[in-house]
Amino acid sequence: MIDFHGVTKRYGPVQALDGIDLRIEEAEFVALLGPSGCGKSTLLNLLAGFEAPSEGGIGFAGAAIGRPGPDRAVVFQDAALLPWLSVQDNVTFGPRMRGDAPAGYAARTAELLGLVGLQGFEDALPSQLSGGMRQRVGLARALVMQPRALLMDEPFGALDAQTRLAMQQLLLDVWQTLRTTVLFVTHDIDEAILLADRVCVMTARPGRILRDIPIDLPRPRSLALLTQPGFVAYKADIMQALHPGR
Ligand SMILES: Nc1ncnc2c1ncn2[C@@H]1O[C@H](COP(=O)(O)OP(=O)(O)OP(=O)(O)O)[C@@H](O)[C@H]1O
Repeated sequence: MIDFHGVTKRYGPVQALDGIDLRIEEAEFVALLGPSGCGKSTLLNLLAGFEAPSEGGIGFAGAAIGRPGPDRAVVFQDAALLPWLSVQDNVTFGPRMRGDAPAGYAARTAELLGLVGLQGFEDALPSQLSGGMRQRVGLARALVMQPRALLMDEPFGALDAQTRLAMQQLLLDVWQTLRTTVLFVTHDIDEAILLADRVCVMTARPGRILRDIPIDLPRPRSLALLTQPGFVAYKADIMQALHPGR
């Protein structure tokens, strides 16, 4: 589904990525973990089509990545909702701009708003919502486009610890239902292990894939996993990879 081959990215003298080879299968959930500035967002932005690699290429569903497209929806740390539009209108903004007939997205919108726990908040404005609720609108807005892949760049990074846990559980539940292919950027080890089928650990800049670790923990998953021995063993392994000798 996703195929990075020999991808290098330079910004002038700054080399962000170095020789990235990464394949992601359809319906796989892959977390990208690494130190600040190692090129995680750059890698995601290349897949989104916001930028082009300096060397190498990226395949998506059998074709080379060109410009951004609705097949790859992006969720950022800031939900960036349109403040004058209701929850419902924010979520349906994409289909409406594309010229879809309401009959084509009405049922899907209602289902997604239910899935992210926003039933009853359809008419609320973003200013009336908590940070977690705004991110849930952002998630529904991305999913309503029925993307083939969901690209998430530290989507819960600005939330308080309790809300973050609640959002992780919500994403686990949503993913269990929809099984969309996900590339999830984070620097939170727990979050990566809890959510992903594979955790790709990157080196410091220029970013390379240091380890590609399959997370063989059963699904459906819940926050209870965070304290289980199997989970803690993965955490120890990843901490060692990120901070050798410490
Ligand atoms: N548009 C740009 N122009 C110049 N340099 C850039 C640009 N985008 C990223 N960089 C540089 O490339 C490197 C990788 O940045 P990137 O944001 O991808 O890292 P990251 O791993 O996502 O970091 P963080 O975890 O702090 O968000 C950094 O040194 C950054 O300063």
